[in-house]
Amino acid sequence: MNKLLIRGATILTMEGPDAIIDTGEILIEDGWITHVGLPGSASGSFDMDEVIEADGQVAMPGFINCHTHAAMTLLRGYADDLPLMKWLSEKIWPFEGRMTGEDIYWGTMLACLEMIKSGTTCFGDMYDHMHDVARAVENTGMRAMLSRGMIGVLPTGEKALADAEELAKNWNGKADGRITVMLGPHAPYTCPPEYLDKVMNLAAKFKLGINIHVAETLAEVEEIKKQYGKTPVQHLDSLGLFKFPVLAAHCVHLDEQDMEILAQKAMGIAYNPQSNMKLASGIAPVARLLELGATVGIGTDGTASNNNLDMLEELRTGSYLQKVSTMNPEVIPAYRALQMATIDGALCMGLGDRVGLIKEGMRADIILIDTTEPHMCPRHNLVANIAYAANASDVRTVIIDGKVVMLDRVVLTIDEERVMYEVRERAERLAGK
Ligand SMILES: CSC[C@H]1O[C@@H](n2cnc3c(O)ncnc32)[C@H](O)[C@@H]1O
Ligand SMILES: [Zn+2]
Repeated sequence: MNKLLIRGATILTMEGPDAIIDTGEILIEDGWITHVGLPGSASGSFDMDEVIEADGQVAMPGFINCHTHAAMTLLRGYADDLPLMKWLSEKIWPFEGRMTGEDIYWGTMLACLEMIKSGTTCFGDMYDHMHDVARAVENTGMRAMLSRGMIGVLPTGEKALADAEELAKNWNGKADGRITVMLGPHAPYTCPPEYLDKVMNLAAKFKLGINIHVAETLAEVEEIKKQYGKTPVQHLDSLGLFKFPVLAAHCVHLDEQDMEILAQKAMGIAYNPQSNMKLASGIAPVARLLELGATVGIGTDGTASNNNLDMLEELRTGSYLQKVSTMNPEVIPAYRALQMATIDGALCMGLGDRVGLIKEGMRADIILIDTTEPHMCPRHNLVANIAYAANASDVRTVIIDGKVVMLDRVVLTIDEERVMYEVRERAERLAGK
C-alpha cells in the first residue's frame, strides 16, 4: 500500500463554509483519502512512503474545469475579437480541419501542463481524435471526462458516432479510473433531431451522459425557434434528451421555462463566463439558475475564446459578472464560487461521488496553495483570499488520484520544454506560416 501524508496545511475541505481545519493532516492510502484531521491524528509519519510538509499552505480540492476543448491551445491567439459563428466558420473550423491526431495529442499535453500549473486536477473535454486526448490524460496523470464532439450536419457525422462508441469501449473507466466518457453532440444547430436520436440510442446502449453546447448565442435561439418553434432547451427537452444525464454548456439565453427545465432535469450546467464575454455571446443567468436549484460548474471553454485555462481567474470573473449583471454584490459569494469550481463541477460530470471534496472515502485530488505572498495578506477571510486574490502561480503542489504530479511548482509527469516546442512547431504549420 502507498501512503502519503500532507502535514501542516490549513485544510479547506469544501464540505461547508466552516469545515476548515487549521494546521491539519490528510492521509492518502492508495489514492484514497483515508483520514482528514488535526495534527497528530493520523497514524504517525514513520511508515509513510512520502510526507509533504505544507506549513503556510492551504490544502483544498483541485479545481474542476467542466467545459473545455483542451487541444485548442494550438489556436490560442489565432482568432480573436469575433462573434461565435464567424469565429467558428471562418477561422476555427478551417484550422481544425488541418489538425492530425498527433497535433491534438500535443495540444492536449500543453493544456494539461497549463491546467496542472494552475491547480486544475480534472477537466471535461469535447473534441475530435479523442484517443489522442485520452493518451495525453493518461500520460500526464490528470483526471478527465472525455466526449467525442459530433457534428451531425457534416458528412463525417456517422463516423463521429462510431468514434464515440470506440471511445466509450476503449477508454471509459481507464487510466486507473481517471478517464470517464460522455457523448458530445456539438449543439442543437449542428445536430438535427434524427441525429440526436442516434446519440440517445448510443447513450442508452452504453449508459453514457451527454455533453452539449446549448443556447450560447441569441442567433442560435432565433435559428432553433425558426426551425422547430421552440427554444433550444425546450427543443432538446421535447426530443427526450434530458432523460439522460446532460451537461449543458453555456446556457446564456434562457427564458424562465428553460431555466426550470435545466434546474429540474439537467445533470449540470457549465458556466463559461470569460468565453461568453470575449465572444460577446452574453451573460448566463447563473444567479437565477442557482435560485431554482440547478447544479452549475465552471468551465474555461477552449483557449481560442478565453484565452487561458486558469480556473482561479474564471471563478472570480464568474462571480463578479453575476454581481454586476444582477446589480447585487451578494450573489455568488466567495465560498459559492469555490464550490462551483470544485464539487459542483464534479457533480456536473457525474463525478461527485469521487472528487471535489477533501473527505474520507474520496479519491485524493488535492492542491496546495501558498498563502505567504503579499497579495494574500492579511488573512481576515481565507476563502475570500483564495477566491478573490490568489493567482495561478500560488498553486505549489498538485496531487491527482493520490499521485504527486506537481511538487513545489515542478511538474513531474510532463517535459515542459518538449511540449512547448511541439506546440510551437505544430501551431506554425497549422496556421500556414
Ligand atoms: C466537434 S468538436 C467541438 C467543437 O466545438 C468547437 N467550439 C469551441 N468553442 C465553442 C463554443 O464556444 N461554441 C461552440 N463550439 C465551440 C470547437 O472548435 C470544435 O470544433
Ligand atoms: Zn465549448
